[in-house]
Amino acid sequence: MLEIISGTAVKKLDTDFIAEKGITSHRLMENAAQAFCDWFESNYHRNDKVGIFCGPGNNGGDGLAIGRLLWRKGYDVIVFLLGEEGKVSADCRLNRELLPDKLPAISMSADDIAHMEFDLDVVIDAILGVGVNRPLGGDFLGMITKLNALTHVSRVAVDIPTGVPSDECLEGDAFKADITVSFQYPKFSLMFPEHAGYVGILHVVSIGIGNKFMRQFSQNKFYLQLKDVVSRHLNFSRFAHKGDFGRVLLVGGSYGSIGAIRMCAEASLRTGSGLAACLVPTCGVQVLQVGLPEVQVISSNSDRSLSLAYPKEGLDRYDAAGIGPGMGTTADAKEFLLDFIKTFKGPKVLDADAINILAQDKEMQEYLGEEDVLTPHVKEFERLVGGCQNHKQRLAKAREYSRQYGCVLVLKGAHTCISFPDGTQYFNSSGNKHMATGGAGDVLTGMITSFLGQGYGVKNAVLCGVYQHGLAGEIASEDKRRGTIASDIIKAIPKSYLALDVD
Ligand SMILES: NC(=O)C1=CN([C@@H]2O[C@H](COP(=O)(O)OP(=O)(O)OC[C@H]3O[C@@H](n4cnc5c(N)ncnc54)[C@H](OP(=O)(O)O)[C@@H]3O)[C@@H](O)[C@H]2O)[C@@H](O)CC1
Ligand SMILES: Nc1ncnc2c1ncn2[C@@H]1O[C@H](COP(=O)(O)OP(=O)(O)O)[C@@H](O)[C@H]1O
Ligand SMILES: [K+]
Repeated sequence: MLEIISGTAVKKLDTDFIAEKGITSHRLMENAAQAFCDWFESNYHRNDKVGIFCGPGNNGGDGLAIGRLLWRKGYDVIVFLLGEEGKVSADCRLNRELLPDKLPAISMSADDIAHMEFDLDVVIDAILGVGVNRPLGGDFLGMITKLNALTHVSRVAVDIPTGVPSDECLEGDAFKADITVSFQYPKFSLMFPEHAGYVGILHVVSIGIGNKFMRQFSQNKFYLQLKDVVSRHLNFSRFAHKGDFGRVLLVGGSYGSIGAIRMCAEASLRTGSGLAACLVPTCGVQVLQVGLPEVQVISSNSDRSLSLAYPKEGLDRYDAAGIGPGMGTTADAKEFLLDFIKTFKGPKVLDADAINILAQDKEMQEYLGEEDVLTPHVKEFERLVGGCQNHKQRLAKAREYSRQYGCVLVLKGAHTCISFPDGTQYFNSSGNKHMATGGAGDVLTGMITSFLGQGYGVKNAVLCGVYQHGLAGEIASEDKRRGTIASDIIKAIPKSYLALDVD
């Protein structure tokens, strides 16, 4: 699995790798440039006018090597050189010398930056990479302000957008990329929602530094990709019966919010549960029986909200439970939740209003165990732990919460972060903005609960659930874009199994 290491470790990573492999730093830079160009070629036409803006450090060196390689491939390239002569790094200088004579290269003075007009289709930002150590000012700020204002261009950042620090939140301004192509591993800060407008779509390309090598720099942060989940799936035999695929109980709903628990249950079934039952207030019974004939429906014996009157016998039939979607936070629902989490002994996922109730009634957190999973979005999370200054602090608090309560914490968002009690954190790579639609979280709860019920064990259930949920979202939105709704994500779950090649 891909490690996410600190940007400040890159220099050491670089030197150690070069020493171990007996290659030059120039060779590694060439690998990086080649990896970028391979990606670039499959996305841009040869007649696109490409401007590459190269700073004085190794990020600039990458840009120069990229310029040379693209020019050789027949692209219409122009290179712009920035930065003080005295600061040009050795590999950057070597790549300046290797520029073909016929490739246009312009040294940008402060005056040029202020007045030059650009006629480009693609802007490649190789001004600064992970070496940025202070907010941008002067010429570099002038340059990125100008590049950010260009219209009708595609903006691509090399490794990280210029100005964005690799491990911290941005202060000031930075290059606003449509696409960021990051080398070897995504930089930590590319996971922060604060940087969404700067990073754009993230691609990670390998430059040949193996995972084994990266591990010595491990910070217990990982980037979760398709190849990491396939082998985590269980195989079921030709003779499997519905009990083998697990019985799950989905608990929630209240008057006006029965749809949430319905979506949750349907997602469990589509993920493969052998049997799904819903425990809902009486007002939801008929709705569910008619709307989703595959589920069994249990009434809580209370009309509009779950309450203590629910039937307690037979709960041990269920292999896992998902609790919270549409549940509400009435006094009845609170009493219910406390009783339910004391009574139900199996693994469980707590979502939505179950988390909101935990946040109000903190003692309940003591009942959380190592097989339990909390799936808050950012607001729900802050109700639990208090306000956070930025996402970096939020991620630190998520790690701490999981350690303290011994449960798994899934902090949902564009790069959902899964924290385990041992301190490891996994950042999801799948999914897209079209999943930002009401009910998408209920679908996730149903999917994780289903894997828990299928006997995946909590770690594999959560990693498989989070990744596959994003994958189903990508598939659902392929032909629907912003017209995607949560039910479409459920319908795409079967196809996500095809994409994973899981039986
Ligand atoms: N192992 C890998 O993964 C590989 C990494 N590779 C590449 O190397 C990149 C890192 O290169 P790097 O370390 O040379 O740093 P880089 O970002 O070019 O900047 C350094 C320069 O910026 C300056 N400076 C800093 N802040 C500033 C500011 N605000 N405003 C103005 N100036 C500022 C600083 O000078 P200072 O003023 O601090 O003395 C210095 O001159 C990495 O992102 C990737 O692209 C690949 O080649 C292959 C292998
Ligand atoms: N921009 C995005 N990129 C990837 N996934 C997203 C994005 N926006 C939302 N999601 C996913 O959609 C789900 C939304 O969940 P949530 O906020 O709980 O919605 P709801 O409460 O309406 O069910 C989460 O799993 C989240 O990770
Ligand atoms: K850059």
